[in-house]
This record gives sequence, structure tokens and C-alpha cells, in this order.
Amino acid sequence: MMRLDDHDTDSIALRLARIAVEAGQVLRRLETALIEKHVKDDGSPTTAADLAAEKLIIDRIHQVWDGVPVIAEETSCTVKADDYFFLVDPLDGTGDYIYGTGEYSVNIALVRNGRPIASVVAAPAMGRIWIAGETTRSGPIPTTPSDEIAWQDVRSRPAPERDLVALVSRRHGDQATEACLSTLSIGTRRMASSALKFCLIASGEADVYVRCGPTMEWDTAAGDHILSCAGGCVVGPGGAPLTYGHEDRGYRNGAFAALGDMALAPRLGLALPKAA
Ligand SMILES: Nc1ncnc2c1ncn2[C@@H]1O[C@H](COP(=O)(O)O)[C@@H](OP(=O)(O)O)[C@H]1O
Ligand SMILES: [Mg+2]
Repeated sequence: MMRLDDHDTDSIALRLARIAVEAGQVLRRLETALIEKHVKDDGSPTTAADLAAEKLIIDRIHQVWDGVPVIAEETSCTVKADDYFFLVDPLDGTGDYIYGTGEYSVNIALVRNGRPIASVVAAPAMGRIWIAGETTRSGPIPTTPSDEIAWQDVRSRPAPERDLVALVSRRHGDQATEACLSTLSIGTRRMASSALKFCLIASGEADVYVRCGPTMEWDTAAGDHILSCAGGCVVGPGGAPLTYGHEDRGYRNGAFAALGDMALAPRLGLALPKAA
């Protein structure tokens, strides 16, 4: 068992990347199998693949960091948060997994005192992975799993005055989100699923993602950290960063905006985020 050394969050993120790549292989293998799906209480689907990937991730985390609580979407969503805990979504975008768009991700975040400090988002079917400790890096997922990932630093881009690129959920839109987006000069609306939306903004491929409809902490913590370390931010309606570990509200998030450039916050009517 490894002591949790939170001085080297980049190393923790690399370890999380290995776990996410392995979980991604499980998902890829099961993608082609005929998967029985179930509908959960919140109306969202779940499959045997969610469960298999979640079991693998929890086992691996316990092998490395035994004793740190793991809050995970499918089987461990009532585990209590602590000063340190992991948030895991083994298959974010289950609908897209089932319908074969490939826009699904594996999200893992280590949270300390309410904020993520090391995280990974892997998109196995797209062959892309992002990690963040102190800084954000991205790379292609190797086709031979034992190969090293060719990591490159990524940064979000300064927001243009007009013709912003907005990412919108493929499956979960709502009127409040549309009203918020209508205050911006959007040139391109691109549909995307899962935590990929945060990562595309972190890589400078889009500018803004607003979400007023429901999400869970495991949907956002890893992507929030990846975007925040790449120069962007994820903020609630008052302009404050999101915090994690809210068992009292069933680990549900409020509305948020993910921005590649903090200067977009006032344009959305939000207070300017305070520098971390
Ligand atoms: N009614 C609801 N309550 C809580 N979370 C919801 C929800 N409807 C959708 N979500 C969240 O939105 C995520 C998908 O977002 P998107 O459509 O942008 O990819 C889902 O992730 P999962 O697929 O992991 O369940 C789910 O957690
Ligand atoms: Mg999810």
C-alpha cells in the first residue's frame, strides 16, 4: 500500500491514468457485446460495463491507497466523504456508450478538503486521455496498453470577442442553460457527451460549457480539475468554484459554467472567479 503523498499530485495523476486506461479496455471489450441495460431511479441507464469498470477501478485504488474512501456512481454512491476521497464515474455518458457515439469517459478524481487535486478523464473509444495534478497534460491512448503515453501540456485558449465555441450536452438540455448561453456571442454549438466537454475546453478546442440541469459530483470533479489546471475554471452562479463531498445533497451539483477563459465569467453575468 502506498502512503498518499499529496505533494506530488502529478505522480498520483499518472497512476490514475494507468487505472483509467485499464478500465477503458474493459469498456472497449464489452462495447461490442450485447449489453443488457437497466434504468436507474434518476432515469439514466446503467449496464454490466459500468459495473465491471467500476469494480476494477475501486479494486485498483484500494490496492494503491487503502483506507481512502471511494465514492463511485454505481455501487458506492452512499460512501461518506472524508478529508481525502476519490470520486469515480466508471462510465460517464452511458447513453452514448449504448448508442455507439464513442463519446463516453472514465472519470477519477482525488479530492482534498472539497477540491480535486489529481484527476484523469479517459475517452477510450476516442483514444484520448487527459490528466491533471499541478498541470494538465493530454495524449493519445496507446493501442498497446503497456506502451507509455506521449503526454503533452495543454492550455485552454483566450476567449475570442465573438464566435465562441459552446459545448452542449447531447442528451440533457434545458431552458435555463439555453437562456444563459443566449447572453454570449456563440458562433459554433457543438454537441458532446460526458466529461469530455471539460477536456475539449482545456485543450483549447472550445470555450464554454454551461450546465443548469442536474449532474453528480463524479460527473464533474475530474474534468473540473483538468480544466482549472489548464487555465480555465468551473464556477457556480455566484462565480465560486464548485466544491465536492456534499453527502447531504446526495453528491448532486448545482448549476455551473465551465470556461476556458475566466474573462468570460462577467459576460455570462457571473462574478469574476477569485484566483486559486
Ligand atoms: N436527472 C439526473 N440526475 C442526476 N444526474 C443526471 C440526471 N440526468 C443526467 N445526469 C447526469 O448527466 C450525465 C450525462 O451528461 P451528458 O448527457 O452531458 O453526457 C450522466 O452521467 P452518466 O452517463 O455517467 O450517468 C448523469 O450523471
Ligand atoms: Mg456521469
